[in-house]
Amino acid sequence: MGIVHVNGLTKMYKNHRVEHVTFSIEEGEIFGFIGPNGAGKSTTIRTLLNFIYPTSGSATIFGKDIVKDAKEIRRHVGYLPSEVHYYDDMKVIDLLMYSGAFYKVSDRRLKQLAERLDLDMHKKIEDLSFGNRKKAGIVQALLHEPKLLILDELTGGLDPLMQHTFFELLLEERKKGVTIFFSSHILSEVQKLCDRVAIIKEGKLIQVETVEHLIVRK
Ligand SMILES: Nc1ncnc2c1ncn2[C@@H]1O[C@H](COP(=O)(O)OP(=O)(O)OP(=O)(O)O)[C@@H](O)[C@H]1O
Repeated sequence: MGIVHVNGLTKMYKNHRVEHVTFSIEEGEIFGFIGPNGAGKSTTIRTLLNFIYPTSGSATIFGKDIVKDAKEIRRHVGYLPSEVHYYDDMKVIDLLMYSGAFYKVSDRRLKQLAERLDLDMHKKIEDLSFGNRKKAGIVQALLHEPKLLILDELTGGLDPLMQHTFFELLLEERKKGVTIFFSSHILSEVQKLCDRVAIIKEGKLIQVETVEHLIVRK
């Protein structure tokens, strides 16, 4: 069953555009979105999450309209932005408990994720490195056991060991039936994780392919 259906989605900026993007993601699939800097990956993701409005075209997530039903969709989506920004003087534990409270998340789930990612929850955000902030973002995205994970530049800032742990965590989530959509510019991480990949360049989708059949067009 299709979890995400994107149909001719277009977002116009003054000098740039993401044009007529069309693809579908099946339930339980790990779907990669790859392309160079400025290709339109974040724009597509942010449109799907209704942070910005599409200029034209449409999309559904869980069969619901991304604009009309955004609130309902968001309840079952975990989102990791490419860069996380939090209140600097907040402790990690307070931030995560605050986020978890919206979804009635158990303390156990929170602790398990933090331990797994080796995240010190007693530090203040301002004392965290870029990679450790990213880990807080990962915990936040996974906390409420979403049905769909949307991860923008999933490994940016993580050391190789932590990348490995994160991939393991994602594969475990997939085993539970979670669908994963992530963007990257690193072909090897896409090949390691994905079932299928969409390639975007200059705002246009140029290929949607299984990893085995992936041919990177220049
Ligand atoms: N708010 C905005 N106003 C005008 N142009 C924008 C805006 N946001 C993004 N753009 C432009 O749209 C294009 C696509 O940007 P986007 O952030 O989606 O790319 P990306 O594929 O995620 O890139 P990266 O890998 O560098 O994160 C870029 O040329 C960018 O400059």
